[in-house]
Amino acid sequence: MASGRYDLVVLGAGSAGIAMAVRSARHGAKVALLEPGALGGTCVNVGCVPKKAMWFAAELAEAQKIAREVGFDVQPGALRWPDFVARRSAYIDNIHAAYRRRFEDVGVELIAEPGRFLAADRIATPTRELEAGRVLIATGAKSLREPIPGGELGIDSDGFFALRAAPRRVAIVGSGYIAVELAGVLRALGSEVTVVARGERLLAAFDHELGDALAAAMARRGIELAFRRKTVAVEATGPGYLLRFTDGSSAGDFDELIWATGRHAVTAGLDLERAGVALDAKGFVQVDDWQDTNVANVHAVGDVTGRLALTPVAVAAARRLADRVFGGKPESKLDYANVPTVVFAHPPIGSVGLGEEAARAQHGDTAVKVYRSEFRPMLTALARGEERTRMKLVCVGEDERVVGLHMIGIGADEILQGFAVAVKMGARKADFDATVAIHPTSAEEFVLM
Ligand SMILES: Cc1cc2nc3c(=O)[nH]c(=O)nc-3n(C[C@H](O)[C@H](O)[C@H](O)COP(=O)(O)OP(=O)(O)OC[C@H]3O[C@@H](n4cnc5c(N)ncnc54)[C@H](O)[C@@H]3O)c2cc1C
Ligand SMILES: NC(=O)c1ccc[n+]([C@@H]2O[C@H](COP(=O)([O-])OP(=O)(O)OC[C@H]3O[C@@H](n4cnc5c(N)ncnc54)[C@H](O)[C@@H]3O)[C@@H](O)[C@H]2O)c1
Repeated sequence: MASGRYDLVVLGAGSAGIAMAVRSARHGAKVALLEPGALGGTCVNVGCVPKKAMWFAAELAEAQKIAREVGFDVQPGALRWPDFVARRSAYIDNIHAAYRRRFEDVGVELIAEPGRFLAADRIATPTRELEAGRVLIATGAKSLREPIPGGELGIDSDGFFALRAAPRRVAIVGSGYIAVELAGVLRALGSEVTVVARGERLLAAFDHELGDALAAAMARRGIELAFRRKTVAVEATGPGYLLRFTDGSSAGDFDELIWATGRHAVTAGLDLERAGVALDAKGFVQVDDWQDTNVANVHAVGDVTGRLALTPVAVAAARRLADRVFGGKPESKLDYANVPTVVFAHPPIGSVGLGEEAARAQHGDTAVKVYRSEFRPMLTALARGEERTRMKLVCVGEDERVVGLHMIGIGADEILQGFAVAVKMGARKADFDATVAIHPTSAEEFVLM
């Protein structure tokens, strides 16, 4: 059996693993990167990237209707789904090739095999044994399904990316990011969509006005929303599915079923107990603020840790860890506060900082002041559409520090990033007021409230 000694062995070449491997190699570390699957992990292959491609397709489907409404002589056409998937795949293939070039450039050794612990400083693959100065666990997460009768039926987001046509009628169970994003895409591309939520609102972890406004927008697009419906069983009914709920009701005639009910850490088969690495109550690898596990020189970053499951978070945390352990920056670590996020729903949502409810709970009612703006964006008005954009600033204290900034509406996905800089810098409402607007845009409303 081949062997080797490395300063760093990385388990998983997803967003976290690649960032850590490349940055560490740049600092001069000898790095082995283990990945049995496709380079780039979830984000590149079955997450952000193919999802954004499908979101663009859905946007274009909606844009065709708007174009017709405002006077273009066009007949909205259906997507040639297999052709579009071929383009999507070609885009992803280019990313894989770019990664391979980068590994060669910086000297990361890629081993296309899974790794498991023999000890805290020894990793085995099916063909090798590696000695490791440090180990990074970056094995990510997979979708979670309820252990209910029929829970194994249907597909998850991975299965969504294997589709080659819009299902005629689809049920999506869940109410978080993935549920609302896939619902929007499939509806725009022609499916009849029902979202089955066990709670009373969408995106419950966000400022509540966002989830409520999104529910109205989805309903306007013809998406059926079933709230307070906990699925207790699924039955295969010929070619379709029937869902049974706790309240005794049921819904059927779905020819596809998508589970979007959260994700669990990928730790099975890692033999973590051989290294003594501790998990938290939900099965995620426990890390401190420095991405250190309870075992010296074993670190974990990304979805496997159960912290904010976003690609830029995984990348930023991994780079800072590499700078700390190999780059001579002992204070380097990620500040998880005020991370901006976009939900690629239709319309999109952008959000950074605290929602109003969270701000009131944290700072007390009297300290919180909320500014709002609500309007019909110009293109929507031209097309005689009804949809309104909503924006919200959540401010705290006498000096009205902006602790939360939220938007649902056209352009939210691209507008948020710049404002996130302001929030991260601790901007006050007065700083927004002092900034001259860009007209005519939607974004200007943030400085005119
Ligand atoms: C449908 C969907 C859409 C998303 N959209 C967005 C978005 O728009 N924006 C955003 O910021 N985030 C998005 N995310 C979240 C984002 O994809 C994740 O946060 C990110 O991919 C996490 O990266 P990671 O490196 O922690 O894990 P992963 O990317 O999952 O990588 C883990 C890797 O480890 C490998 N592995 C597993 N076991 C072993 C082993 N024993 N040895 C070696 N390797 C192993 C796996 O094969 C995998 O490649 C989305 C997620 C999903 C599911
Ligand atoms: N645009 C983006 O950045 C983006 C997109 C997709 C995913 N992601 C990341 O991936 C993570 C995973 O996405 P997700 O949508 O799976 O998780 P999520 O945590 O956003 O949502 C899970 C949802 O499932 C619901 N749920 C859980 N168990 C259920 C059950 N038994 N029945 C019905 N509903 C149930 C929860 O109430 C919650 O609404 C996200 O938290 C996010 O960090 C990000």
